[in-house]
Amino acid sequence: MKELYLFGASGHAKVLIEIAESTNWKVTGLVDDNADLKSLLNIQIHNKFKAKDKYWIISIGNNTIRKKIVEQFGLKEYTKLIHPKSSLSSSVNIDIGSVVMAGVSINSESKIGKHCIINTNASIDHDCKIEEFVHISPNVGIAGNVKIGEGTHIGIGANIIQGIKVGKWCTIGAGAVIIRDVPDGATVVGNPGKIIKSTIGGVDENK
Ligand SMILES: CC(=O)SCCNC(=O)CCNC(=O)[C@H](O)C(C)(C)COP(=O)(O)OP(=O)(O)OC[C@H]1O[C@@H](n2cnc3c(N)ncnc32)[C@H](O)[C@@H]1OP(=O)(O)O
Repeated sequence: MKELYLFGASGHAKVLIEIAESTNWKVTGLVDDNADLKSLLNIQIHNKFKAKDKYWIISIGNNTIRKKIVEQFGLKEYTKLIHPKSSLSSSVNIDIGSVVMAGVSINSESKIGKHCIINTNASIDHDCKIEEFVHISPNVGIAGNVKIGEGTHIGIGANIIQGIKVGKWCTIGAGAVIIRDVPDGATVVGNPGKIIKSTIGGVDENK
């Protein structure tokens, strides 16, 4: 059994611990910078880690924070976690640091970048390209040939039709239906999806 370290003792980490336990991993290190946190699912939480510790996943749901931790800590040995009850085509590529939850389907030649979360029951069809630090929430439906830019969060139950390009660091609201390309930094809600705000370069243009 291989030893896995998780950074971030969140609800998301609980799901990852259970995926690890149902595969070939044992979570031997759980790290969080909140000194008040003591344990999660009976695993002790530490506030420090040793540089030699190997095989990490950043177990934080927020895409921006996950990216900051990867940049700050430079933990090099990442792995990926794939729930045994997910269905992935043999031509799918999942990069390091990414996690795939129960019930997920990913079809032919789709690519998932580094440090992504593909959450419970999401469906990603053929030839999609999901860039790094993306979170695809539970029950999202993504048709063929869709591109999702770095850091974007697709909200729970959203659907995206075929061939769409969603930009970087966008937020797609829960239940939205995306039928047109989405520019970088946009927040889109509703059916059909409409832009309600935009943050380009970290500035919310609506404020
Ligand atoms: C395992 C897990 O837990 S995974 C986590 C899954 N989480 C999600 O999917 C969360 C997705 N988040 C959302 O849908 C949020 O509502 C967001 C990000 C789209 C918007 O949040 P905020 O920026 O706080 O916007 P706010 O709540 O102020 O709403 C702004 C307007 O958009 C509307 N709106 C917000 N979300 C939605 C939505 N999903 N669909 C339709 N309209 C919406 C609001 O009604 C409001 O309209 P109004 O101005 O006419 O009153």
